[in-house]
Amino acid sequence: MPKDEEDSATFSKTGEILHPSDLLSYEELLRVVRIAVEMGMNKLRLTGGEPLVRRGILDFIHELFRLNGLNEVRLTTNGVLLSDYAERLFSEGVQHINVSLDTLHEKKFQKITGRNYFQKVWEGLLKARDLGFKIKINVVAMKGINDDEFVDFARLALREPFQVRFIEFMPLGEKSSWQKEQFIKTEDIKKSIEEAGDLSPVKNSRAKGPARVYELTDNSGRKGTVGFISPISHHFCDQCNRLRLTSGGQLRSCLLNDMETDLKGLLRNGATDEKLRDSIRQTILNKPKGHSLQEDCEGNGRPSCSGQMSRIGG
Ligand SMILES: Nc1nc2c(ncn2[C@@H]2O[C@H](COP(=O)(O)OP(=O)(O)OP(=O)(O)O)[C@@H](O)[C@H]2O)c(=O)[nH]1
Ligand SMILES: C[S@@+](CC[C@H](N)C(=O)[O-])C[C@H]1O[C@@H](n2cnc3c(N)ncnc32)[C@H](O)[C@@H]1O
Ligand code: SF4
Repeated sequence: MPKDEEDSATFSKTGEILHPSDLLSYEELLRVVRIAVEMGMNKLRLTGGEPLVRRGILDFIHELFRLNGLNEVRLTTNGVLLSDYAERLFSEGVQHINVSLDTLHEKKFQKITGRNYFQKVWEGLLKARDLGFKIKINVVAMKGINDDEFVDFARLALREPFQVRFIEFMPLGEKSSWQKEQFIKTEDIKKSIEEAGDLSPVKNSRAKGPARVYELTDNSGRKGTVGFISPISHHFCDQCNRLRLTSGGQLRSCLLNDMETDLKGLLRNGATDEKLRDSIRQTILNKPKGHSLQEDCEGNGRPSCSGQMSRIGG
């Protein structure tokens, strides 16, 4: 993602950089996760900002896996530190990794992210592949930026055991670089990758996450899988069961709705487990039915939610 949307996670709701003492400690995070697991949550994703830059992340993951009932800890990363962390992540029990990669060109990577780390990300992907991780590559589709690479990304899914997912670019956050002209809907992305092979839908893929997954087969019979995440053209809010906790301790029931519950305040004011449980339950009950992104995009293109992706985690 452009640099302004994918950086350190330590922002407040109003965009100020948070002081380290304003971040939830690992102890506080573990307490919230333990309570959520007791309430029935069984899968957790670490995202950010960049989860691998936080000191002590591996020990934290180790502790997460000790929680009874938490079956899976997954990770979404920019991949820059993946080659350094992959072995330990795998041995701790992480099996699924999503790597954000919007281009396969080194120079364009630098232009988009502001950093010259393409080779490092690639090295991390190969290392993770060799270790046996299940890897998904998140490609945010942006007209004029990476639409010329959709076929190459689809071919990557044929060549490597990576599920490549094309994500519709969402207008999120007041500082977002999103422009209406850059938006491409899933149908158009699908059409443009037909050149790489035939697509056939994988049954019930939406039951496992937001992506509609397809098997891609090229004319020599090679197969791979690609996914499409279409929050704008085919939103999936009716099946959404996610909660998001920011590093500053705010619990959000919806990626695209600015309503938040201040768990940090509760944690630091002596709240009991019961009180925290009630707040989590209430946040879930307040979950909105949907979002207005399509209207926003068809209208003036202004985001309806001011939250930054880098703070909420995608
Ligand atoms: N609007 C919206 N977009 C989402 C939602 N979940 C995921 N996305 C988009 O899809 C991207 C990929 O999501 P990830 O969290 O990496 O992975 P995932 O596919 O949701 O998770 P798994 O199925 O567990 O691998 C996010 O960065 C968002 O852009 C959601 O609930 N609402
Ligand atoms: C915000 S990043 C944070 C995690 C980590 N630093 C990384 O780069 O993967 C998480 C995901 O959000 C997605 N994302 C970011 N901005 C987006 C946008 N405007 N629309 C759709 N997806 C977006 C990216 O694909 C990325 O996989
Ligand atoms: S309810 Fe919110 S978080 Fe869930 S799918 Fe809809 S927009 Fe995404």
